[in-house]
Amino acid sequence: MAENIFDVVVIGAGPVGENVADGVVRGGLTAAIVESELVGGECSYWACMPTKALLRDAAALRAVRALPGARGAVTGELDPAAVLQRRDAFASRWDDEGQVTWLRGAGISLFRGVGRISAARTVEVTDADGRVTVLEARQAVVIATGSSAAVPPIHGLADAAPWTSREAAAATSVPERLAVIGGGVVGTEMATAYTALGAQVTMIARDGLLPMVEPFASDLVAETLKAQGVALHLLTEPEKVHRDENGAVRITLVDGTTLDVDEVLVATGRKPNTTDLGLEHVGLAPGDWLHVDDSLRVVLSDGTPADDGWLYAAGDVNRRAPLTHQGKYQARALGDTIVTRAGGTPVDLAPWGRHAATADERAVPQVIFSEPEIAAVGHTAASAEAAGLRVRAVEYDLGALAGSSLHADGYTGRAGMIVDEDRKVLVGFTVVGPDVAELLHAATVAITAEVPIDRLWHAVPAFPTVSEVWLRLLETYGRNA
Ligand SMILES: Cc1cc2nc3c(=O)[nH]c(=O)nc-3n(C[C@H](O)[C@H](O)[C@H](O)COP(=O)(O)OP(=O)(O)OC[C@H]3O[C@@H](n4cnc5c(N)ncnc54)[C@H](O)[C@@H]3O)c2cc1C
Ligand SMILES: NC(=O)c1ccc[n+]([C@@H]2O[C@H](COP(=O)([O-])OP(=O)(O)OC[C@H]3O[C@@H](n4cnc5c(N)ncnc54)[C@H](O)[C@@H]3O)[C@@H](O)[C@H]2O)c1
Repeated sequence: MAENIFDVVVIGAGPVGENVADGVVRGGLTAAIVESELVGGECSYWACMPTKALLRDAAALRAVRALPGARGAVTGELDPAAVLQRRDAFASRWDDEGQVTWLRGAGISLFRGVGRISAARTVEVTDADGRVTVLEARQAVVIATGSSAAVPPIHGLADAAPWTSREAAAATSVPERLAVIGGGVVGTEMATAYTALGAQVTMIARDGLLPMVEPFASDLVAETLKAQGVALHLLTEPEKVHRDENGAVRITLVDGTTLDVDEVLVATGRKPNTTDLGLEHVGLAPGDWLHVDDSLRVVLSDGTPADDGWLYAAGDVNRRAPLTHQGKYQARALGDTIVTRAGGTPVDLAPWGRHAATADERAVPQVIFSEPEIAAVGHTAASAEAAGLRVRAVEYDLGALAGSSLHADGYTGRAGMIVDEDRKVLVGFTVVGPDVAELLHAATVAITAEVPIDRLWHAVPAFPTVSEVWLRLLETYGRNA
């Protein structure tokens, strides 16, 4: 057993853990990071990067086919083998050498193995050969262990060797018939990708397609998936699943419908990677999501800090906003918090303060790379109402803009904004349509800066761009409203 003492020990080298460690080292502290699989985490190898690579070629092809002069220049069909090959490159061929080099350059010490809390400020790392290294943290231990696909207890499902998002992201061939259980972001993006790659896709979405976005956005994506030949089974769920000796899978839905497919992808949400982390040593239950206070310090169910406050959690594992960019935002705040507290200075946790991850509650941007894309930030009309805000929602037809009709023939899309009527500021924005992802940041800035609606009239969108939708939304809202 070797002993190592650092200011900070981070468990999990995904995008969030890497950024916390980098932040504290930049602030003059020492940091160790523990990783049991690949440095870079889920996002780099089995989530954001490879899945977006699976979607990109089809999106480019559709964009060209929407223009009569360009259409004729594209003579063939999508080449799935080439798409999978390019995907391999975007997953760094599941080799983390590049990220390990980055860690080294950043002055962070890497320990490979499974990290477990064994006592206060102490992490034991067990490597693949069973060797144990003990790490001690003078200032803080940070849990950034992320999440994994949750497989629901559907009869026969676990025995049918289903795909999770990992297998869908890293597949080496395209199944002829693919069933997707779950109509959330993973299910919708992977149904879009695999349809374009040539699979016959069936979706089973218990709570409808993309239930968390504005209905005008999810409806357009559902219509498009249907038009592309995806069979949608909404508001129902599987009762049982069986894979036979020839490898074929039969899914029986609760309404008695049977579906015969070659592979089944489970995309029904995530569970926290906290089962084997030694949480029992700090009074927490293994397998639970971690609750944190405003400084991302792990708290017990009564809201008091776990142990004497040396334990923090960031990223997917605290469930605040399980997205890479939002986890990295938490990581920047947390790195700064740990450095500031180590220096004996108070932290600024006021809303929008330097150390507060306020955007987690007010302005989480997300792009869903469906066909067409959905980009959203802040509240939907439904979530604003549930939060007790007095809001007004307005919508506008994106296809009616000069910019969008120039962008593609037959451009179909819609945008909506949610205005807090008491404060007269934007609290939500959603847009659906081809290539709308890059429209999102303007809305994120408007919401975080709490720009008064009156001032937004002075933010003039260039003509002829799709951003002109901002002006049309304001006109629909009314200048004297
Ligand atoms: C299919 C899919 C697509 C996605 N696409 C997007 C997208 O386009 N954009 C976006 O913003 N988000 C996307 N997400 C979400 C994104 O992947 C996560 O929010 C992000 O990876 C979270 O980062 P993290 O560092 O918290 O956790 P992770 O990336 O999960 O990293 C955690 C790391 O901790 C390690 N670890 C776990 N337990 C231990 C232990 N005991 N000891 C040592 N190491 C341990 C793991 O091996 C892993 O490397 C997607 C998710 C999925 C599933
Ligand atoms: N582009 C992106 O930003 C991106 C892409 C992929 C994933 N992610 C993130 O990854 C996380 C996980 O995504 P996800 O899609 O797995 O989870 P999710 O929670 O978004 O969706 C899961 C869906 O499965 C449905 N479901 C649950 N149990 C079911 C059952 N038994 N039968 C049928 N349907 C069932 C639920 O109704 C829900 O709509 C999310 O936080 C998401 O934001 C982000």
